[in-house]
Amino acid sequence: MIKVDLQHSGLSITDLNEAKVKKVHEMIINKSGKGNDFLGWIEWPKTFDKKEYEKMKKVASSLRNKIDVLVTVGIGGSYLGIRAADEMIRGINHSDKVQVIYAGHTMSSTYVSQLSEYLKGKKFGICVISKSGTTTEPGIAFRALEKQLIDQVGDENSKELIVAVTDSAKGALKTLADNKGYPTFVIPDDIGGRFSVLTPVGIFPLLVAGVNTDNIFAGAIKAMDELVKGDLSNEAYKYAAARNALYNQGYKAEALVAYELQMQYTAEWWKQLFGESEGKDNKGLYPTSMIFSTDLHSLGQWVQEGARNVLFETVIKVKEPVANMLVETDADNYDGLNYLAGKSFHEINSTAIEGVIDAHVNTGKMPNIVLEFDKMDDIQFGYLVYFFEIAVAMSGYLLEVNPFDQPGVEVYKYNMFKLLGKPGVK
Ligand SMILES: O=P(O)(O)OC[C@H]1O[C@](O)(CO)[C@@H](O)[C@@H]1O
Repeated sequence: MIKVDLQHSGLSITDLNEAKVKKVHEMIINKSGKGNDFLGWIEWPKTFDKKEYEKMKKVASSLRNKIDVLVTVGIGGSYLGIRAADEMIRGINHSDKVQVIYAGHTMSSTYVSQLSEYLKGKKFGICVISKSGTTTEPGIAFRALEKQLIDQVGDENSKELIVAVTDSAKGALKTLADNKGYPTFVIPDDIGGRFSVLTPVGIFPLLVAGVNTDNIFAGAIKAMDELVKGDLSNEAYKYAAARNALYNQGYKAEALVAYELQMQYTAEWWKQLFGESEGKDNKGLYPTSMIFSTDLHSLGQWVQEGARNVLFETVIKVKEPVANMLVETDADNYDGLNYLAGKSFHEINSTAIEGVIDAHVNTGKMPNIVLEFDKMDDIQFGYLVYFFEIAVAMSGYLLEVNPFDQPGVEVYKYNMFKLLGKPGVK
């Protein structure tokens, strides 16, 4: 479901440190490396609590019947994976009954008040997600939206329209939900935020959206079964080792490039996964992303002719479209495009990939790793989540950092609490 092609990367398999890959693999499976208390995601697709899953399905289906809009409130790992899955699987301009929209990822008063205006008179529900329960952004957004919902439907009805996903026992959100009688689902202790999309964090909202989450798990299980080998025949490790080799050659940044607009948030999710996992101890590739063709007409100039030996691209090539469309013949042909008549948009997009790789690699001297995906569906989504999670574990350990913490994020939080006068913070 994901094949790694290194022919445009300037690397050969002998440039990859297979001996170290083998050692790190042992560390991952024996859970003996740094941050090993956050490796719960490794077996999760097979071991998650099936009873809780059935309960989630029931609560989600009842909520789905009552609402037209689901607002998920969360940030980082409690936000990006949901949006990545929803946009990749259902598309952006879908006409499904339930629309998913997002809050808690911004403190812009303009955004929050415009969202609140939009929700006036709408049948909406809220899924509030926070592992810690103390993150300010989702906290203040939830406070505003919860009050709006209660004002719109009344105290009793609101209890059927609000669900919390949080820690099993501790934290402000757990206490709040229990006291107010909102159903709660659990984010396991041993799975960090950015690895949590296959837990209730992602699965509950996606069930409300009507996504086939059984298929997401099937995709993740397929990845688990295929990506177990402790050498470079493991495609996820091949990708990790290749990006590590380019980092060791002096490259500073990796751009994940997709030619599918619906994958914009897959790239955003990937940025958090790699950025928080590797950017520490003054090390790590800077993860960025581009969506082509959009960015071919903005950043494309820089990629072709800007500073060299800084950035490399990792290009996602989707083999099969979920839906296809043909360019039709036009009798007048004023636009001169009849030479494309009969070709599909996908064929033209795929030809662009070949042309762009040639331009960037051969003329622009920009290394490209190519990841071949089958298609943008639920199974592929589950597969890609597991693929990148196991890849970042390998990649982080190859870099000799702890891939499972994010101490740097706390610095801004502390400063903000101090400036805002949070009790107990000096
Ligand atoms: O779910 P929480 O605890 O609100 O945290 C949200 C995000 O904040 C972080 O802790 C730091 O960005 C992430 O790891 C996490 O995804």
